[in-house]
Amino acid sequence: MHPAPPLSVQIAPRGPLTGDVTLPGDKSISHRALMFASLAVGRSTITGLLEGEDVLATAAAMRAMGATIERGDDGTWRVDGVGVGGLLQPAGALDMGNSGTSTRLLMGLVASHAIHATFAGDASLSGRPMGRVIEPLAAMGADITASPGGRLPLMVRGLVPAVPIEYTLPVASAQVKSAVLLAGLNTPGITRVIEPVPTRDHSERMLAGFGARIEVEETAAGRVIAVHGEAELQPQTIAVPGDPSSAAFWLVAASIVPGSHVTIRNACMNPTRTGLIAALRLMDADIAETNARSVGGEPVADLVVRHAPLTAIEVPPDLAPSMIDEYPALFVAAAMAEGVTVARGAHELRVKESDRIATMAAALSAAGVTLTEHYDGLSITGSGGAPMTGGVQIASKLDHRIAMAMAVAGLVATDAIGIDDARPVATSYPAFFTTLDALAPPRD
Ligand SMILES: O=C(O)C1=C[C@@H](OP(=O)(O)O)[C@@H](O)[C@H](O)C1
Ligand SMILES: C=C(OP(=O)(O)O)C(=O)O
Repeated sequence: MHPAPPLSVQIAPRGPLTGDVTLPGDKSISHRALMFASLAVGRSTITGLLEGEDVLATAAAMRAMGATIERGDDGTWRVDGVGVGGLLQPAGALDMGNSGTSTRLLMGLVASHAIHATFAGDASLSGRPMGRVIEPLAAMGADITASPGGRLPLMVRGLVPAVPIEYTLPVASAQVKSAVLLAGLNTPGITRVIEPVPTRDHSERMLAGFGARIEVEETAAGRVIAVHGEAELQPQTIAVPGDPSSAAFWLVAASIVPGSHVTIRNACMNPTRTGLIAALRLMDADIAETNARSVGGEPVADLVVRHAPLTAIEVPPDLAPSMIDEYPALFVAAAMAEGVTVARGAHELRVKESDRIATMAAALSAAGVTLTEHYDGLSITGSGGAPMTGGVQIASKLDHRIAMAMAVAGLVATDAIGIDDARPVATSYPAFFTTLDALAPPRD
């Protein structure tokens, strides 16, 4: 266990970053491992689970709905599932904390079970749109009463049997896709989701691994994913690979701090997650992949990153779904590159833990960066390696990725950058500050 990230932090310039990083488990895969193991009949074991607050919220919710979930002293998690259709009525409201993934995927599960559940969360999560899952789940028969604007707190009353649907995603969202597929697990017949733009496919991969009948077909309309309902999931032994969204901070930090040379172990290299690596390489970053292998049905590699002068690019908008959580880190890289980086086509950033376009625009502007805010992204004039302005305080807005991205910015500022609230870092990367200190000890 790591010390809880502090309320406010000051990150002063330091470096270079050197050494090895062991990544925390992938957050998306960790949520799904707990959920699917809870729906299997029998005992699954999970190693490498991310023990961050978001994933612990999923574990608590699955326990509240009948699964037995325990962590062994060796860090192995054991899950005794209740079977598809076997979720029990939770006694109280489900506290989703800061986690959009927990909320949207679990709404899908509840929607096709004979239970009802109230979902509540923190101020950030309570501001995020849930209409995108309410609409398809209501079409499957769930009765959902939400707060104004389709927000939390909300109540889902499931229907048994639910009605299978064929649903074309109106937004590129793996959470919406997964919510419908998970509802489909306990729905008679075949539930189909059509995604015009591919998003992370961990649900599809892992459901197939658990023995669900799931078919994926590439068509002119996009990827069609069909799940056969009334599924029986077999317990599994799962090794969760490292989180590429957490690797993002070290990829950027090592690229921009002169003299850095970092090896990042065990990064999930699923092609639906590697957009940041592609974008950084277009910017002339020095990132090598070694030891490519497969872990838990996912491609994995070690990444070796060395400092390199970065060049501005127009970020290809079609990379957006495969790097959606990495934009805050990318914006910091862009601020240190030579020239104007244009990152558009990422309007989804406005509905994450914070409005990540506005929050990063405010934070980088405070650090002296010249930029233009667009409705769907930022244009950032890079310094060509000259330091950002330190001695400033930025607001993280309950958003872990803002706090971590601006901590990286502090490494290359004239003086410390202060972050008003770093506690949200515990949602996805509890060891972030410990790892930063190990890679680049603070100067006295
Ligand atoms: O399915 C998932 O695990 C996730 C999907 C993405 O959200 P959207 O589906 O809202 O794009 C991503 O931003 C989130 O961190 C995790
Ligand atoms: C958007 C994120 O997570 P979630 O939607 O699960 O809150 C994230 O981790 O950047």
